[in-house]
Amino acid sequence: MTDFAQITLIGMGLIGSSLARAIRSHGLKTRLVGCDSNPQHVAEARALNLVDQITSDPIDAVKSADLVILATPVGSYADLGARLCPVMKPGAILSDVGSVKASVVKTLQPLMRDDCHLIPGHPVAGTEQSGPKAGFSTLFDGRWCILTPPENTAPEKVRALEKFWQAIGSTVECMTPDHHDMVLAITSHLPHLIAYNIVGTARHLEEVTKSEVIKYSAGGFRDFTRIAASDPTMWRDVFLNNKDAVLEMLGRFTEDLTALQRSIRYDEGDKLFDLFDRTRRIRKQIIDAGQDEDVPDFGRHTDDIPD
Ligand SMILES: NC(=O)c1ccc[n+]([C@@H]2O[C@H](COP(=O)([O-])OP(=O)(O)OC[C@H]3O[C@@H](n4cnc5c(N)ncnc54)[C@H](O)[C@@H]3O)[C@@H](O)[C@H]2O)c1
Ligand SMILES: O=C(O)C(=O)C[C@]1(C(=O)O)C=C[C@@H](O)C=C1
Repeated sequence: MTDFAQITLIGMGLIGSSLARAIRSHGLKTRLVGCDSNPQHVAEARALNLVDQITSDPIDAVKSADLVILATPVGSYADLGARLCPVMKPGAILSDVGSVKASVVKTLQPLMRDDCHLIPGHPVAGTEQSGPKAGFSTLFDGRWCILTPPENTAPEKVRALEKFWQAIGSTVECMTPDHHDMVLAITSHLPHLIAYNIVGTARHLEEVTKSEVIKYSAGGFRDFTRIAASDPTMWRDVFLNNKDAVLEMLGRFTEDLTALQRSIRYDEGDKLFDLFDRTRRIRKQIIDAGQDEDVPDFGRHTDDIPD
């Protein structure tokens, strides 16, 4: 069930194409329009038959839409907002899936017309892959979708968007954009920064020592290389649009890392053991709570996840 007669997805990459697949696979009755600025992605979305109409013209794509979802890198929002807001249908909702939220409100709110509704969103689900072929229909199953409606947003519009995300398998939570950005800075943005950094450091070591380093990597480092393979444009935009929270978390992280460095230097084995024991228990709690795809009975289907 959905309240939206037409949904338009701007950006048919990993998240946009997964949304299209999820809308179809959950049987939502809506006209689905897709838009992408990359002609190859338009061709792929058409070949995959992901939407009822695919176009490279965002104005044509949104003018009849009841719900517009931006699924492009957040650095593109200022330009898209300036072009789309004037032509949106009265009463329509403008939402998004961007990984940061305060800067999205700051960028889009001033462009909104009084008769349309801005309700930013963020599905906390993804992979390191990009493009229309990378999407899959079960991406949002059992995952959080965080909505950050500005104060005074019409409650029935928030409820309609909540129902949409629930209909494609997500659990919805509302919070302020600042709270979202602080939480995601430590749980998502910093892990990506660390992964980009450690893989870069290993590659540099290989160059300066003129020896093989990465060739001999096993599980731990390889897990970092998966994260460090994530889309460069998307992640550049995330870091530039969540500066304060990321720098705050990086400061805390650096302090804790320095404490660990000290424990190693002064043979403080008990301190090292206590931390590692605590973090092992955190991992167990996450798995027990069913928040991880390693859990077999969590209900996530992996059969349509591409290789
Ligand atoms: N990748 C993840 O794990 C993940 C998870 C949750 C949220 N997000 C957010 O979702 C958004 C999209 O990420 P993705 O992983 O789907 O990226 P992606 O690179 O797979 O897809 C982005 C698509 O947008 C298109 N595009 C770029 N600029 C455009 C423009 N101005 N007009 C029309 N199309 C344009 C690109 O051609 C591409 O097809 C980002 O804002 C990101 O922060 C990503
Ligand atoms: O699983 C991954 O590969 C992801 O990076 C997904 C992930 C995350 O950090 O958890 C990445 C960015 C998002 O905004 C949401 C989800």
